[in-house]
Amino acid sequence: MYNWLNDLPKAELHLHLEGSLEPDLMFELAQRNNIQLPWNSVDEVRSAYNFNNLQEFLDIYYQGANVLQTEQDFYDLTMAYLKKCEEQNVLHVEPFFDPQTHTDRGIPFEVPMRGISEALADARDLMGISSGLILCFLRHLSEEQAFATLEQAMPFRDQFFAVGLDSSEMGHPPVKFANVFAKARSEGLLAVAHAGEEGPPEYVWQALDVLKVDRIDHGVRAWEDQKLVQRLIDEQIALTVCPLSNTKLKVYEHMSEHPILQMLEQGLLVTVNSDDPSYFGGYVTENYMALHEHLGMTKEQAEQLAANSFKARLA
Ligand SMILES: Nc1ncnc2[nH]cnc12
Ligand SMILES: [Zn+2]
Repeated sequence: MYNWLNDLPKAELHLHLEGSLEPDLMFELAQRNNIQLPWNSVDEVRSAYNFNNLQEFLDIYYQGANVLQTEQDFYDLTMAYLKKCEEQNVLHVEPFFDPQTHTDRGIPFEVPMRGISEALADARDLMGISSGLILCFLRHLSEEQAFATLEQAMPFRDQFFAVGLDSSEMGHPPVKFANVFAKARSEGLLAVAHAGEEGPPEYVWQALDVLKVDRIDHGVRAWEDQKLVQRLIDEQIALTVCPLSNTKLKVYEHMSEHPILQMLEQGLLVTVNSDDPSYFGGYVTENYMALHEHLGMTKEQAEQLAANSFKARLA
């Protein structure tokens, strides 16, 4: 089944480039840039990847991102992910990056922008992988800071097609970013937002009604609200679901509790994605494989999920 799933043509719509930083590359970049990491070995890093919730993961994820310093570092990070895509027959990607994670520690905005864009262009030319980049605002920071980020990004307007919203969800509802999303949309950008990962269904309603998003990232907690489920079905708004992430961050204690196949059967436009593959134990194929192993996903369901991933693309 693994090989069959791996060969299935797929698109990935929920992937944080900073979350694809494998421990090996983390150590290589730490050495290249003379940066002290709080871990002494690859094994030590891996054993730190035991999370009880989203915040525990984010604390480590932001520490890992400190090794990313130069345009070449961002190119290498992005290209390593794209090589994985090539291995797993992922033909289209819409990755996120978090500019504030880098600009707030003194890295000029153009450094990640240029390194990432160059890798995406090379993958398009050399591997035939199509893509569109999504610029995410960190929701634990202020809307004013998001506005400043959008302004810094505008000289690179042709290198990204949408804005997104990520980081700590609880206590940072979508409505906090109403104005900056309106501004982004007025510039012709599309919009997505993480909502209903740990946060309540209300945050999904807000992402739809206030931010006017074109797609919801995660959205699994929408399943608790049948009226919301019906709205998502009626409008065929896609959910970029990340099964291994949800179990690693204890949204569900075990994969056997994950509702993704029930959501699919009810008519929701759900897709399968890896979120932060180096931290959560697998890329796209491993996420599909987990659904087969723990939920009994059939080949027909896998084909439907893969078809959804192309139907839900925005770029
Ligand atoms: N799963 C996730 N949720 C929110 N913010 C993130 N940043 C990286 N991964 C994330
Ligand atoms: Zn995410």
